[in-house]
Amino acid sequence: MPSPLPPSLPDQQTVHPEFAAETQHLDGTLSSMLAQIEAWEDRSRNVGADLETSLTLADTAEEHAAMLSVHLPAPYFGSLKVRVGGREQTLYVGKIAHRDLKGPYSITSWESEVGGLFYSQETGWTTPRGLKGTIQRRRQLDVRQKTLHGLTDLYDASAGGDTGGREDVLLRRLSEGSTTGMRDVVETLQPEQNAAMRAPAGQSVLIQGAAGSGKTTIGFHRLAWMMHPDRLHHRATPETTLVLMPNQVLASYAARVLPGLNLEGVTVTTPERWQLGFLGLEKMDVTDRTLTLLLQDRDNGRRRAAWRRAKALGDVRMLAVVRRYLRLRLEANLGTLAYQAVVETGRKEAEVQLSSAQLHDLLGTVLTREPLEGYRPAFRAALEAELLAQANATDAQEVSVLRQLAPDLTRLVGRIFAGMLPVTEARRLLQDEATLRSAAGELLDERTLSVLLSDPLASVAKPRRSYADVTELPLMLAVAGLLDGLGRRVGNALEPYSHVVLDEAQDYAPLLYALLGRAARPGHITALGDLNQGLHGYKGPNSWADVQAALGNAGGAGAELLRLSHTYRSTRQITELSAQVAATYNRAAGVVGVDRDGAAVERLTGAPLPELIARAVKTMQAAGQTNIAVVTRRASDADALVPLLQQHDLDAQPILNELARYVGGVVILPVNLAKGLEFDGCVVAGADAQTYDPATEYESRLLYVSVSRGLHRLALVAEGELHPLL
Ligand SMILES: Nc1ncnc2c1ncn2[C@@H]1O[C@H](COP(=O)(O)OP(=O)(O)OP(=O)(O)O)[C@@H](O)[C@H]1O
Repeated sequence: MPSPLPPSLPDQQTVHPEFAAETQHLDGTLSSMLAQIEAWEDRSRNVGADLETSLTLADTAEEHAAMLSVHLPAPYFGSLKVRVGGREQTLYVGKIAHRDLKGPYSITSWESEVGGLFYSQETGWTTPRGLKGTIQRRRQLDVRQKTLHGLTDLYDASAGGDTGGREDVLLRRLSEGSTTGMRDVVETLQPEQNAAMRAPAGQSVLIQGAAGSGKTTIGFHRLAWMMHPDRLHHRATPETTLVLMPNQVLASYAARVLPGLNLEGVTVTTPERWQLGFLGLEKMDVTDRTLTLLLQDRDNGRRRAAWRRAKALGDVRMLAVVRRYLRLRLEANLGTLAYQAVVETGRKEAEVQLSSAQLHDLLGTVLTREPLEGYRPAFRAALEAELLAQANATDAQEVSVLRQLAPDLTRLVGRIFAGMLPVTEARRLLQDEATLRSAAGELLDERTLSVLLSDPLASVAKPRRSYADVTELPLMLAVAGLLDGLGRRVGNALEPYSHVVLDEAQDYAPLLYALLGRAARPGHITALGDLNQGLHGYKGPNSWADVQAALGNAGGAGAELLRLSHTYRSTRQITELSAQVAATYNRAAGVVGVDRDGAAVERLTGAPLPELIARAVKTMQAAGQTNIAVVTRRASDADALVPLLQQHDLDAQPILNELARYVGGVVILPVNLAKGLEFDGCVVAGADAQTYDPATEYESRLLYVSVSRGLHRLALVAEGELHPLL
């Protein structure tokens, strides 16, 4: 629910001299849009040459009409006064384009090249026809329910340039209450976010930004931008794009932004689910035994060993190791096999054959070529081409010859690739020392080899059912990808994703990056993350340079690293406290917060925890906050607190696992599930040294996530003394 404008802002309706003219323009635009919608809805106008064409035309027109109708309440949010080729004109910028054929009421969409000028700090540009344009004025228009509520000039060349209005508009937007889903920020995108979002299409980007800098938001906006026709051959489509987010709670929270950005149809899921789905292992349990050990084992030696092994498994060099391993396996399977057949071409019979040496040559050529479609289909294609050549088959005879060869070829390929399943191959590679050593050769140093051969997780229980651990999934994916290719399944075929967005990109193994690079069109990865917020460093890269190298390794053009330096989520009071926590482990934390004033951070101690939490929540509710989270260290803490809070007349909805959905109101959840979510108010339950061990960097990172979830209010609650960092 939007809160009232800060009192310091003038009542713009009476102040701005162009308010009446803008109101009139809005009315004109609405009439023009309505006329267009009616025309589209009128079936009698959408007549094609035959019935089928007419129906298709009418359906498409209805779709257009429906899409435009959605934007009637707020057709645009800004305008640009520009001068091009000596002519001055005003362009209105909105979430959807509208063409007014008869008058001046057209709207430019924000994703278009020209629409981008609304956000940037440029004062001029060159049109596609080579004309020089200059920006005279940028104006924000607050349109809601078909009514103009205010206007703010952001830039006015005739009044000396920047007016400071952009910050006013942003502050008003940021002081609004939170919602139960991620929101789009199309209207208030800031220049540095705009620049990151519009990094050239076809260029993979890594976007580093602090908590609340709008990374997740920008990821989805870049995706929407990628869908615009101005992106030409780089244009993406919703059905062919993939967004990976760290957990399912956040994935469904974020997915609520899709309709507003016209992105319905995009797949939003977690990396684990996507990998399991691709590998056809949906039924398997997924474990993260490294994390279990890191959280439970107090022995630093074992923790270090577990960390190192997980890192080694996700090292991009493992791609080369798997490659060599598969080569050895395939060559051994081929052994002394040879091939011989007689085929009919026209009325003649032709004998075709491949000696063992020839087969080895053919296989070797395929493996060296590194085909993106995978060894298996590429080898089969190479066999077919060779045999067709031997049979001297004409183009017309090809189909018939291939049909005759098919059963034999299937058998031959089957024998060479016999039983090579991703799970078994990945495990076979790791479990046998001689196998690993022969595959690794000089690719891995002795230390990495012994780390891989060790078993620091022996003490961590394994599930009874068959399972895959998150640290071995990329290795399994590598086997699958090298053998049969990677990408989006379309029937029996694989197509590259038109664009892939990775959120919380600091938690993806470099090996996984290299594989995702192969699953997407070249240059079509957008990764957003914060190395300082990494909770899963054992899975992630050491630096963005590692990721750039991994994406380059995939044969792609690497990736450009961009930075977001501002944070938007929280009030000054919350941002300052979060920065204080982050500074203990992150020396480069020079983050600039938007200076939004809010309530002081509340500190409650000296009574039983449930009582203090209930008190904190009620204070927030009394101050008008609706969406409030009680964040605990563990899921079990949250679970135990639910009935105790009820005794204090507080009904907090628990979110204890990834199956739960955030629907607003008062919730209680562990910090790992709160990551990426945000609330009007946040109560950190157990904000003390017993809960977040000050001696462990990992715990400080968790504490940082907890204290940085609130937009407007933060309460720190502990029975005894508060954590020293707070
Ligand atoms: N330009 C903007 N205008 C208005 N609100 C913005 C803008 N940029 C970001 N925000 C708001 O700031 C908050 C943080 O954004 P977002 O969740 O995308 O950040 P993040 O960098 O992914 O954070 P985290 O690292 O904590 O996951 C959101 O409420 C978002 O709507």
